[in-house]
Amino acid sequence: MGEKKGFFSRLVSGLTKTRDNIVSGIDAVFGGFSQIDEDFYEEIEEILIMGDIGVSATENILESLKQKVKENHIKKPDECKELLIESIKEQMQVGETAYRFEEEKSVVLIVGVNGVGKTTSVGKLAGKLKAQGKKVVLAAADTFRAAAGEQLKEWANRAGVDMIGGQEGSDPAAVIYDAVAAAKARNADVLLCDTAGRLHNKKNLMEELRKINRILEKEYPDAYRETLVVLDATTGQNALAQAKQFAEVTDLTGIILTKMDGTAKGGIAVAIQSELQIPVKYIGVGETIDDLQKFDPEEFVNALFDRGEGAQEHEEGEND
Ligand SMILES: Nc1nc2c(ncn2[C@@H]2O[C@H](COP(=O)(O)OP(=O)(O)OP(=O)(O)O)[C@@H](O)[C@H]2O)c(=O)[nH]1
Repeated sequence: MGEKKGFFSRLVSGLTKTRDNIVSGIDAVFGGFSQIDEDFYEEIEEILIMGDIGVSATENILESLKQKVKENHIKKPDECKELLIESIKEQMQVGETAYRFEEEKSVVLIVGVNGVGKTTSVGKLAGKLKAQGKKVVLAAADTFRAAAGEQLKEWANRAGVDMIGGQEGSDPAAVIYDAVAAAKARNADVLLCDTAGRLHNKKNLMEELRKINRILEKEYPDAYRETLVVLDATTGQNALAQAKQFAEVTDLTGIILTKMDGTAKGGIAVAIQSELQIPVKYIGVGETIDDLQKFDPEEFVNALFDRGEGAQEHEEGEND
């Protein structure tokens, strides 16, 4: 319980900037209007869009809110806050988010452009899996940036896991090939691969990922596969655009949204789930291993609106 509380309060404090941005604005609107009219809805719309919830998700949220207000015969603005919270949660529904790679032998490919926090996230995830008692092998297959391999090596040491590759300029596909051999030889539970991140040459990126996927299919067919894209929440709508571009070149199974602590644009999590229908599986709310947390939309919206008690009752079982 204490641990859960710690988890939730870390999430709440990690989201301070977004909360200040969205929720205080919304509270001001709820307090400042005496009736529900078009101006009231427009103010809410503006706040949601400013909070990077995105035009399309915002439109859906408002539509749902208006419907609920009508159905429930609500007349006073402050009575529809709960309905707004419900409408935001609805927009984030993407079905149950599964973490199958924690349950069976698997390969997790991590993609994302440089600078978004990819290496850090791979390191944090390795640490989390290791702490669950899993045997983890890291593949340093983002061989483009000079210091990337060294940086990943530091994380591997910190997490106490093995790392394959890391030499600048080596062929990413060859690194994956070696890493699969190592994962098999060491009977690894999870092979975690830090892979390509260059979007400016989409054709090359696509080719590189295709090559990696072919090797995995051929050499490691019985491993469960997952591809997560790392996005930097501080870039707001750019993060959404990047996710769309990666989704065009590979089948994404989830998202890691980093630097949620450093941004007022955390609403991007709503936009991403709503528009892409790809689950955000983890969020980064700081720089330590514990600051990579599993993402639960319900809990996220509760944390945004300070619905602490409800969230603590919520079964999360995830402080690993
Ligand atoms: N506050 C905060 N900082 C983060 C988070 N995730 C990563 N960072 C920081 O962001 C910076 C960039 O992270 P990296 O992991 O080096 O970025 P990268 O995407 O791997 O970059 P490349 O190695 O060039 O691919 C580092 O200073 C990290 O500590 C987060 O969730 N919150």
